[in-house]
Amino acid sequence: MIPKVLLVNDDAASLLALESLLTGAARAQHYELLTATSGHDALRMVLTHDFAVILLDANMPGMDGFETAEAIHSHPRTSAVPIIFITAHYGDERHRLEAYSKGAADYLFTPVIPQVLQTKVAVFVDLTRKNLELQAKTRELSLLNQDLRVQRVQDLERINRALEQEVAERKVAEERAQALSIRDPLTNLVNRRSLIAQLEHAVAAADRHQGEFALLFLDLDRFKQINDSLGHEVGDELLRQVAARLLAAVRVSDVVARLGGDEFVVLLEGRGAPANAARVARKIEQAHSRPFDINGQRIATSTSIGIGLYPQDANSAAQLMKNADTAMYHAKQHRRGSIEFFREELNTRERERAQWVAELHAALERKEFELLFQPRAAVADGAVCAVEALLYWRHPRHGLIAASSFLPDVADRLLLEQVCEWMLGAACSQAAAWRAQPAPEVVMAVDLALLQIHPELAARVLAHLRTCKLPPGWLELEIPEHLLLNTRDNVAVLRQLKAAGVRLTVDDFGSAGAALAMLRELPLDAMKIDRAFVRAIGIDGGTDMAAAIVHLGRALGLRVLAQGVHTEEQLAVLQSLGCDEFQGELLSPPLHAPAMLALLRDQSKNDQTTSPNPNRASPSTPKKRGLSR
Ligand SMILES: Nc1nc2c(ncn2[C@@H]2O[C@H](COP(=O)(O)OP(=O)(O)OP(=O)(O)O)[C@@H](O)[C@H]2O)c(=O)[nH]1
Repeated sequence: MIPKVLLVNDDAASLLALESLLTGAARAQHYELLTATSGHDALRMVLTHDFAVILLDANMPGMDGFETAEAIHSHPRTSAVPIIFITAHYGDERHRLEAYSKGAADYLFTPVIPQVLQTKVAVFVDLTRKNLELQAKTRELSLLNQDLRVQRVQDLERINRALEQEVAERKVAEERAQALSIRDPLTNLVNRRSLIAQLEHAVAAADRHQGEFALLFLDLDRFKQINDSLGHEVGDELLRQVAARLLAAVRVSDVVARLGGDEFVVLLEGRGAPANAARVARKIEQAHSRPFDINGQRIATSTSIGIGLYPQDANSAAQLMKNADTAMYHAKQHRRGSIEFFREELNTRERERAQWVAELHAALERKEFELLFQPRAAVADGAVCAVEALLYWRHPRHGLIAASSFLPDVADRLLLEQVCEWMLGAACSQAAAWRAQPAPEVVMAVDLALLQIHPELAARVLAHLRTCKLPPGWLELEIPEHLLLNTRDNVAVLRQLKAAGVRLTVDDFGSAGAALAMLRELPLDAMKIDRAFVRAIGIDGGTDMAAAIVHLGRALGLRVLAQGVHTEEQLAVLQSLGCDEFQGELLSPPLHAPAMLALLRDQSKNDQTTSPNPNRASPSTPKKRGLSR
């Protein structure tokens, strides 16, 4: 903006003279020169222009210079405009004082000295220019400031939004982490970590108030089989339904947790918790007695339960968990689906078991296992027709131990499989060795009690037969009835074995309550009556039971075998019932291989001496019994 200077004079000649004095300077110093010919004219102009200085004639008609100056300075917009009075009244001090009192910046007398006039005007023009520059800079600065403020506000808002989002996300993450840290995602039950915290709290509370509480340790039975045969998703759904039944069986205040896999824990606090424990355990047992319905499939399972009490059974949360787990383990060993309270004696058994397992591993390496053989003979003529291979361990300190004394306690499946593999291989190679000798050929029976029936079983058995060059028809596998209960996947394995010519016998028949329809479906050759029924012959309806089982076997089209035959009376009854073969102390105890071979040869000789009459001696013929080792 160009600074402006106003010349006010009513006398046209004076106005022109002054104007001409300043025109050159105005051009040189870049300011605009405007003129007014009266006070009123001047007042109008100050309202529409900003002047760097006003040169005001003091002596004008109408409104003189002083009145004009007063009016200009009375308006807020122009109150600070510098005014230089120009007058002809030289030396009139009164005028000069009045002029200053009306706000004059200076006072000049006519005739004015051009340089003085130009210099004074130049000072005010310069001042105004500087002011204008300053104002422009101030405006610029304030705009800049405003921009900065806007920018800052926008930045702050953006940062704020980002922060708010982060806080919200963190909150969600924290809530999730919190939920995950205390809940099992599959069942939504309390998880192991949270259970341990609650358990420690329960211990502290019991210690403080001389209170007590109970912990139930649960493990589903044969859950792996359900997973393996029906799939992991069915297994997952079963775990969810088990969780729901557990919650329904306890009070809201009780804690139900899933430790992982198929293990659950129930924590019962409050008065009478120990007494409640057995009641709740039975309730849980009952809750599991109804089959589960998963996608229309009915699945039956049971749970083994161990109970630990605080402070009776332990002095810390960790010890209580361990002891309840030990009790559960023993419940499972005793009978799946049963309940066991912890006793200190169980820990002793646990230590012994761990010791056995360690020693068994070493026994495999040191080749301390042996097979003994127990003959099985036809009930009709006492002729040995099969030999059952029985596993023994020649223990460095305890001597010869039967498998039934050390294997049922072993939970290590891999170890069991290794032992059973050894047994199958040894039995097949012994059978092949006897076939190469001049001795009557007998079937080799191997008890599968310790093996799970798994998809590779057929391939493994057939591989052993091939290695030993033993025809499959000379091998008989005895499969305990309880292993046949879940045969969904196993039927194919059994059919493979049967198709290859291996004989299959259901062992311990009558001990596990297998459904008859299922037995009919399976490719079985024979049924071996559980020794408990043989033992009961002649006692309180025992003979009728044995008769029913023999008839059942017949009805199913199976050969019927009896084991554990100790007396002539038992054998006579079995013969009268039409049982096919028998085994037991009455015939012979288990023998080492050479003694067994001798027995077979002995029988062969007897057969030849009685030849050509093919009829064998009657089972009651004493010479067929009690063959020496
Ligand atoms: N479906 C499912 N299975 C699981 C899960 N976690 C672990 N398992 C399986 O649960 C099974 C646990 O089996 P175990 O308790 O060892 O064996 P079991 O068949 O129940 O045998 P017993 O306890 O001796 O009667 C294993 O096969 C695991 O793979 C899970 O979240 N979902």
